[in-house]
Amino acid sequence: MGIQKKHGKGRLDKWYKLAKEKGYRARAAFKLIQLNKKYGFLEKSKVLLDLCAAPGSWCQVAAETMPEGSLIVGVDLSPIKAIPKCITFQSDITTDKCRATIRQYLKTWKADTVLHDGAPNVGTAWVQDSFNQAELALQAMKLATEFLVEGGTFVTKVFRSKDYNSLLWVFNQLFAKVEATKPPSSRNVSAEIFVVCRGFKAPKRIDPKFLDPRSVFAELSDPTPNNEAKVFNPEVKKRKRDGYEEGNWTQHKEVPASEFIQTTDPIAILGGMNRLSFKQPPNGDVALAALDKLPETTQEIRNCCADLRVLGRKEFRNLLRWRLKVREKFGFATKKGAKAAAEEEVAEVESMDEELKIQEELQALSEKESSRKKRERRKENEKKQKEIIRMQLHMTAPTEIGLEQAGPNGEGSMFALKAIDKSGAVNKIAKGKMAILTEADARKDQDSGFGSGDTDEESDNEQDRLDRELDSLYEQYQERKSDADAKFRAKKARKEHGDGEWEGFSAGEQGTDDDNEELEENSSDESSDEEGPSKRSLLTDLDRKETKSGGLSRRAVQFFDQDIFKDIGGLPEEEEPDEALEDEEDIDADLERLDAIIQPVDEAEPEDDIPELAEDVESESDDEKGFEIVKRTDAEKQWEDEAPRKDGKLDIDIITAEAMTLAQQIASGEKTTRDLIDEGFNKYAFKNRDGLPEWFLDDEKRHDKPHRPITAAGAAAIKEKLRALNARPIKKVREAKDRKKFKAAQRLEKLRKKSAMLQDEEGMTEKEKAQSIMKLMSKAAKKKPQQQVKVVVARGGNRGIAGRPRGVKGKYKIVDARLKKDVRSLKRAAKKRK
Ligand SMILES: C[S@@+](CC[C@H](N)C(=O)[O-])C[C@H]1O[C@@H](n2cnc3c(N)ncnc32)[C@H](O)[C@@H]1O
Repeated sequence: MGIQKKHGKGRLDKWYKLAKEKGYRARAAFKLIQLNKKYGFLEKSKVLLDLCAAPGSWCQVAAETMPEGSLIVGVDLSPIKAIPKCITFQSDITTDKCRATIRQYLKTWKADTVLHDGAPNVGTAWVQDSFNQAELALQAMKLATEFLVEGGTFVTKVFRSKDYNSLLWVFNQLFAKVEATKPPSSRNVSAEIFVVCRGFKAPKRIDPKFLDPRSVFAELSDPTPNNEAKVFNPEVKKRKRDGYEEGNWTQHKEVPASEFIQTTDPIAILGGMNRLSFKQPPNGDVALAALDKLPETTQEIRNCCADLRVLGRKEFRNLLRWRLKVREKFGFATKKGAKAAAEEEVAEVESMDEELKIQEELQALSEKESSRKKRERRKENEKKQKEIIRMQLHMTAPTEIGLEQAGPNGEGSMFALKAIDKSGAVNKIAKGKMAILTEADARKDQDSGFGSGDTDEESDNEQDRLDRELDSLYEQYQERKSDADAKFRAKKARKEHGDGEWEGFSAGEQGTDDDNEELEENSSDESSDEEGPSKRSLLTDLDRKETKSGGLSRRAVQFFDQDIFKDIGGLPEEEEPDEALEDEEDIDADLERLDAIIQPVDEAEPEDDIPELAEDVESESDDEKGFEIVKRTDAEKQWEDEAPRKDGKLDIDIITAEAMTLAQQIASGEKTTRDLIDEGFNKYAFKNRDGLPEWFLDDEKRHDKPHRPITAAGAAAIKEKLRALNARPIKKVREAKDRKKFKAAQRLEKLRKKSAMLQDEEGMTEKEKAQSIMKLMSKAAKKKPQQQVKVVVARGGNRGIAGRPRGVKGKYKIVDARLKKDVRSLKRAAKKRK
């Protein structure tokens, strides 16, 4: 019963909604659409009669399907609101008046199709209902025989009942082809069935008994009825239309259950009786006794037999199944007995088929719906991923990047928790399950639709998926042994600068005022190969206060101070300054500065005003190359230990990406330096390793990693961006090259003009002309001697004053004493080595 209700409701919802959507007046429209799809009678019809047409959905379907200019006449007991292209009127189809009105509308025409969807008022008992409906169908057929054209189609609704076979028999007499079907839109719980009668035979004379309900629906006392006899045998007992049966004043009828098994018309018994009895008659019934003892005769079956008037669909089917099983056991024919029985079985099978079809359809619908949902989720995930990449590329709001990732131990940032919470996974975290989304995982999510599990099964899948994700992420994290803790570095920066300001390459504005120190700051790179990046940054800080130079801005120096430039030995071949910029002094100057940046230094001065660092740093001059060796602080060692690595080397890309993300977070105002400092105070910041066993430290190193402020997707995006940036020459080099080309073109043009003039010269021989042109060309090809650039040491009065230093002519470059010394010593060293 519950299943029926569910299906009924589901179907109501679907077809009802669809009808509303399509503008049909009733869901019944789909029954006609589906019938017509199967038999295609509407397209072939020019005149149609719709009996019992209110509210008019069949007329609507007919009007939109039949050829243009067709005549459609609809009639019903209830008024029908006007329908375009249709004539409708109110009348009882069983009356002569109705027939006359139809005649009036059809004039001399005949109908190609007569439809009948009539249902008498409900409310009475099911058996009574079905009888009235069968009667109505017969009345409709009577009208059809009068108005149908030869070969025409009659479609009628009937209820499966004991009268069903009788009706079918009559239809078969009048039509060439009769088929009963149940369209998918017809509710499963409904006993209605549609009979499509095609090829009206249009006999000259029809026996009135065919159309007389009293003859057609004669009640049988014989348990094995012969329907044919019903119509033609006047002896057959007729259903008493009025009054009680003679002798049966209680109207309670019962037969032994064994009779129900033996009969070939079980529907007649179920429809006509009140009860199937298991009570032994006085002279005994062996079959009944055997039936009573059968295991198939369950209590449920007995309950059904006790009151046939209240059978639901399920009980009805159960009884029929029980009957078939018992018949099989008793050795009765279960198939194709009498004609009526055969038809009954067919009808039953058909109904099962229909049911299966409907269930399949429902299944398909729900699958469609779930795949639609999946698609939507996938799209959303894809959109989200794109958004992340876009944000990374444009550096608009990196906070969102963090949304996707929680820390490896679940102690991720608020953002990560928010993301998890959005997906409803906080509970899972509480249970030790953690949802972490990365780019790859998000793709994996796409199918399962993260966080939207509707059913238990879905949530189980979700759980599994999360477990899998966790595993794979765990592996990923294991692989990335040396992931950096950006927070730690932020803290380190704070410690180094002592002013509480974190300085990234994009936050150079916050540095001190001295712009002239950078050349020396950055000259420790060679040794940094051995000592790691920490040393470089340490020297930067120390020297920043001391050295002075013109040239690159502090911001530029900080930029070049990044690890990413560590391995750069110079510009690529085609960008070789000597070649490309030989006569471009400004570029030369820049390149010199660049060279200077990557030169090692031979001296370093301790910084007094950074006591913290001064304590940590010990300058040593015992290196054979004369490079300064600076001892690393514990914090630096720790940073290095935890810094992301690839093939044993620091993973510059990741470090840069992280730095960019942090810098952008500050630049966009999303975070303040104070936030970064605060975040720096975490369990990773102060790791006291003293006294801890080596194995423990190793284990911690592998498993206890800080989470980075950037996702793999974000890092990849930045990496890609950097790669693209690095691949192209710097702006100044490009400009210089263009200038060079431009000047070469100018010279060529000049040369061309001069040669043209020489050609036109009248007083010269051809040979002279050729010689002059050759001269011009070789002159043009000659290199200009490089102009000497005077190096002026910025000192005293010169220092900080804009404009040309006193007493200096021609090209000049201001350097500081330090740089001059450094460059000289380097040259000396290089000479010695040679
Ligand atoms: C299920 S509705 C028909 C729906 C219709 N096919 C449609 O698509 O809108 C059944 C109709 O049969 C009509 N009906 C029942 N007995 C009738 C009769 N004797 N004469 C005319 N109409 C009758 C009812 O008034 C009811 O409107």
